[in-house]
Amino acid sequence: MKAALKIYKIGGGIIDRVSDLLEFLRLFANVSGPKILVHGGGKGASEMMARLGIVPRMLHGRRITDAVTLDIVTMFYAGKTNKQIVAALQAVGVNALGLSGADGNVILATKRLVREVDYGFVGDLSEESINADMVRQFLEIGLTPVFCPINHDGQGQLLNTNADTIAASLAKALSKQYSVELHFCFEKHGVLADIIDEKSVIPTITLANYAELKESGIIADGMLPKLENAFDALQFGVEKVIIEHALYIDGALKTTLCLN
Ligand SMILES: Nc1ncnc2c1ncn2[C@@H]1O[C@H](COP(=O)(O)OP(=O)(O)O)[C@@H](O)[C@H]1O
Ligand SMILES: CC(=O)N[C@@H](CCC(=O)OP(=O)(O)O)C(=O)O
Repeated sequence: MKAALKIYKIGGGIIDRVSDLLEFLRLFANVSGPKILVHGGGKGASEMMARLGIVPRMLHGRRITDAVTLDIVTMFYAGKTNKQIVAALQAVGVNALGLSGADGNVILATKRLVREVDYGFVGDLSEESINADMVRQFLEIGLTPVFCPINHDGQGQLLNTNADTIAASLAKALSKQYSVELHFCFEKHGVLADIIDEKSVIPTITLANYAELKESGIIADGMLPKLENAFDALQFGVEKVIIEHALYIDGALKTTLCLN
């Protein structure tokens, strides 16, 4: 039987508010067994860019990352955010190890190349991108890896990658060795049937429901790539995918995804 592994992803809406972030990290510290944290921080990165007089540009849920933007997001994600999270986890007894994909060559990305747009320094991940053995070794010596959304291409170039994609790719790669639960945690209680009604959480979404929800416009913006990544993970062997509020990870309100 495979050992259990829990992977949690937190987004910019939670990271942005220090009290919320610390509360989530306290809950995460209480999660038993081997675990991994993946963080984004898109909201704070956009705010920092605006303070520096640079207009953030997003397309289909991804940031168009020119050279200046790459400098800013590297400082913000791999520097400030990752190190603050690691230090806060150490303070609550979790021996966290902060990682970008370049550290230990743990995630190797390839520059996103699509015909219609130049995304700049954005990295895509494939099945071969994750060094699952390296991650397993960290887990086996009792470390809790904390991934930021900065990877590398193996030629010295850093690349910015959507954090939901990193979480799903890690979950898929590690599901060969572990029974993986993947938790997408954000500032709502799950996928909502009505975006202005916080209580309208859809308890279960199947692949067929997902197509209908997309068609009807009930899910939009960042929720589209999140669900795409979530179903991709399920199709490639991840046991369970849950979308939930970062401050109520033990609560009853949540969305569980299933293939059928
Ligand atoms: N039906 C829906 N239910 C919940 N959130 C939705 C829905 N449709 C769109 N969204 C939007 O998706 C966002 C979450 O995606 P994203 O911003 O990428 O999250 P994260 O904070 O995890 O990076 C929510 O803040 C919300 O504005
Ligand atoms: C290429 C790309 O879009 N990278 C993301 C990485 C951060 C992220 O995914 O943050 P959230 O999880 O908070 O949205 C970005 O720069 O916004």
